[in-house]
Amino acid sequence: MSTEPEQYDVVVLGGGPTGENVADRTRAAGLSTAVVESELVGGECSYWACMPSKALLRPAAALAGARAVAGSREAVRGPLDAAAVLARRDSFASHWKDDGQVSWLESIGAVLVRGEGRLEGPRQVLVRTPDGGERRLTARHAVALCTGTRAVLPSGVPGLAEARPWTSREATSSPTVPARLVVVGGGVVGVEMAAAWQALGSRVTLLVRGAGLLPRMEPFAGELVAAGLSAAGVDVRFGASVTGLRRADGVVAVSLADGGELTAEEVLYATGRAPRTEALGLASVGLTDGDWLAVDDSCAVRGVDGGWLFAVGDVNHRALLTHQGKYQGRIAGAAITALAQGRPLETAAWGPHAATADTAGAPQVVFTEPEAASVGLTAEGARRAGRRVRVVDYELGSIAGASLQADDYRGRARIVVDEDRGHLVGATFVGPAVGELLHAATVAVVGEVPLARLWHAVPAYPTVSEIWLRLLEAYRDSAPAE
Ligand SMILES: Cc1cc2nc3c(=O)[nH]c(=O)nc-3n(C[C@H](O)[C@H](O)[C@H](O)COP(=O)(O)OP(=O)(O)OC[C@H]3O[C@@H](n4cnc5c(N)ncnc54)[C@H](O)[C@@H]3O)c2cc1C
Ligand SMILES: NC(=O)c1ccc[n+]([C@@H]2O[C@H](COP(=O)([O-])OP(=O)(O)OC[C@H]3O[C@@H](n4cnc5c(N)ncnc54)[C@H](O)[C@@H]3O)[C@@H](O)[C@H]2O)c1
Repeated sequence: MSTEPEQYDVVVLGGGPTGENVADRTRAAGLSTAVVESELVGGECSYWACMPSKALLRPAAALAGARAVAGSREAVRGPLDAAAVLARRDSFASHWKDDGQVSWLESIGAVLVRGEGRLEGPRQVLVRTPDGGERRLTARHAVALCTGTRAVLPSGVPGLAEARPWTSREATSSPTVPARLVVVGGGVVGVEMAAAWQALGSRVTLLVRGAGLLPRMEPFAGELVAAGLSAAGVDVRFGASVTGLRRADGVVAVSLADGGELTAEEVLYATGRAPRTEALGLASVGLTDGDWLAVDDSCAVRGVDGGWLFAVGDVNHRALLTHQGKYQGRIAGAAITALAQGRPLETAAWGPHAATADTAGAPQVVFTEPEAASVGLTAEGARRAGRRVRVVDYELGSIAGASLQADDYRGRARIVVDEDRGHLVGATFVGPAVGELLHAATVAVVGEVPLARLWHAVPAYPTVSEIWLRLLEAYRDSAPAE
């Protein structure tokens, strides 16, 4: 329980996927690095987000895949074995123990400091340890804030706190299947968790205040995912707002603005995220406690002099995705290393110290049935950014590989082509198992591969990837953008 400052080259606050990647890069460059973690090394993603949620969803996709093909359909004898799915989920969440990730941190030579860290002025970090003690850490070169986000509950909804709603944490870790589940919010967490729990046997109602799902994707993605959820038995309601909740006798009564009422064993609020910055000591370095941390492309925090403070991953609000946080971690780690070695940063677009892909080519897969996968800009986003684009759509079910994959394959693909630059700036695929199609599109967008060259990237027959050929043909035969 020492209060003597410990000196490190780099101090990382938050040992989620982002913080781990910063530490990996700074350790690889020989910089001494401490990682401060208040809960579990591995962060939200490993225990209450990506891994457990995908472990809940994968069996439903496997079952749907078997049911979609004559021959294997007849071999399906019943519903999912929920107990087996939950046990497999527990194993993917490492039973909420972080020994494996702690061993990895040790293997790269980083020092793990358990406790809650906060800034106490430039380069100074105070850690409150679980035993009630304090440790003071000083960073010679950089502090990286990688503290992620937490779920947000709306304010002013009567009875919400007393109803003890699920957030993403309970939705990904529940040991039992509620008989009925109301899900509030039509973003990614809402649709994925509605799909998972319906497949596990809950009767799910999804309440969406707007007119569509997945508002950050092309509109057809939300439409096809809504159709898939409805076909699976989810009661999807648009324009639906909750006016109050009441929990009694193990059941929550949910009152709706249209005068209706729903009852369910659990209610999940999937209504967005807030940064974990309210107790980070931001005011001690001239920033505002509780804010998202605005950064430049190398993830250096704006408004802080001296190039010592970085904010990486969800907490900077650039792209709330594990793979983008890890990418930023690699880039910020390289930037911290360059500065520590007295080298200038190379921050031009697509340079080694610029997280350009966050805005130009971040991929995302929504693991519902059908899946929705997108990269880069939507058609509307590209037009809003002032680009002259041509948009080409194609029905995935018309591809030979897709009809082999499922007897009644339904899905759609879209590419958004920048007419002045002659390459893709966005692509979206919706359909069963399209997530694995996405990386080709990411390479095309990030590599700015000219369409003329894409004609030479021949998709193997009969794979679903033949969609690429059909999209190119449809582009060739369509009218140029105005
Ligand atoms: C239900 C759900 C499913 C998701 N599924 C996917 C998916 O399939 N694919 C995908 O790419 N993304 C997914 N995401 C998003 C993904 O979880 C995040 O983008 C990712 O976890 C961000 O990583 P991070 O390291 O920035 O933050 P986090 O993972 O949140 O890690 C931050 C860490 O910092 C620690 N911490 C916080 N404050 C302090 C402090 N003061 N001192 C010390 N430690 C502190 C926390 O304990 C935590 O361990 C999902 C999110 C949710 C909610
Ligand atoms: N497969 C994946 O990649 C994956 C899975 C889950 C989460 N994530 C990431 O995690 C982040 C958080 O996801 P999320 O779904 O929690 O947030 P989100 O911001 O994507 O969606 C929240 C939704 O809730 C709605 N909402 C907000 N307040 C509301 C209210 N009071 N009543 C009703 N609806 C309300 C919003 O309109 C929005 O549609 C996302 O940015 C996403 O990228 C990714």
